[in-house]
Amino acid sequence: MRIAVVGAGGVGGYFGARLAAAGHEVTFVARGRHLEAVRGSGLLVRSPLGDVRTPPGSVAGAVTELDSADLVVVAVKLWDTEDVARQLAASKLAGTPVLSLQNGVHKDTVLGRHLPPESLLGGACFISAFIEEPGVVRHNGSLQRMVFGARRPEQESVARQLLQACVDAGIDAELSADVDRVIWEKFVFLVGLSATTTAVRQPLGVVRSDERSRVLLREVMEEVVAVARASGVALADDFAERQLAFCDTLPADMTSSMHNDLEHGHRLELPWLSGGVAGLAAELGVPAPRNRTVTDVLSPYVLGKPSGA
Ligand SMILES: NC(=O)C1=CN([C@@H]2O[C@H](COP(=O)(O)OP(=O)(O)OC[C@H]3O[C@@H](n4cnc5c(N)ncnc54)[C@H](OP(=O)(O)O)[C@@H]3O)[C@@H](O)[C@H]2O)C=CC1
Ligand SMILES: CC(C)(CO)C(=O)C(=O)O
Repeated sequence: MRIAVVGAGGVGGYFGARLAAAGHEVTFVARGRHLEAVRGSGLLVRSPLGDVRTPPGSVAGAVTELDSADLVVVAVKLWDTEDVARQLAASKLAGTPVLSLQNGVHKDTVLGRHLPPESLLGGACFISAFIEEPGVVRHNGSLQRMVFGARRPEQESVARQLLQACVDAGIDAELSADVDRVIWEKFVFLVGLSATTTAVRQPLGVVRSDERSRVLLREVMEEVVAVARASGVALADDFAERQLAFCDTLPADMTSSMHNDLEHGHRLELPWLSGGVAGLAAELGVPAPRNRTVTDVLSPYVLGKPSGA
């Protein structure tokens, strides 16, 4: 399969490198020092499941340098989505099926402002990975899962091809017939995990074992469930409670990519996580005071470490 991966970071770099190692024709689109490093020596993924290095040169500096692909995977941070969508729309890849592995429920709406809706498959991924240094992605733990699916019958063939490619690559992957529900289900957990670990500045083990921060985790997730239901996604009444029970089964040192970003002084995806929940809640007339407060408390960090801090 010929796959263009836009954004060769934690997510795109990890899954792209695994697919390349299985013999698929993966071209990364990267930028800056990471682009130069991957161009010179390939992309190295360091993982407890085995390291892998892609061949040097399998990288472009812009989407417009690519001629064709069977699938485009979008894996940039959410603030870069609109730019990538515009670049894709102006490139020879316009009309190619697109799968965004980004977090949250806003990504496909943003992509759909510039790309044909019939090109947008749906999906979510579950992994902890980040760029350790230019040219190197570090995978933490053993979780490396993708769930994706067609939103229209004409997307089914490329979704099945990707599933086979993932099987070849040893990626834990699943096709879903209701991918928008999968995206919302992940969103409930992700917003709970990212809001609490980032606000408390501690991994899940600390958050879930303190009485007050555990309540915060549950109530943040309950608000996301209420927003999902008001948006027409029928999550069960006890969905947040079950996610809390799921949180109790996870490793104590698990944290969110947003907490990781805060610790490294990076920009945060907050406007599309708790901030996105607060925004949707306001539009839908649903109360979301917990997500609003988390958004306000973390606001000074949204663009990275505050100057003077
Ligand atoms: N990391 C994780 O563990 C997980 C992340 N996610 C989600 O996946 C998405 C991607 O996150 P993550 O992999 O962490 O992001 P990273 O920051 O690790 O990687 C994104 C890469 O894309 C580059 N980039 C951005 N715009 C362009 C462009 N126009 N052309 C070429 N390269 C570009 C960035 O460059 P630069 O650094 O210069 O901006 C960066 O190298 C996010 O929505 C995140 O929430 C989901 C599950 C887990
Ligand atoms: C919840 C998790 C760790 C799962 O992949 C994630 O998506 C993130 O923190 O961005």
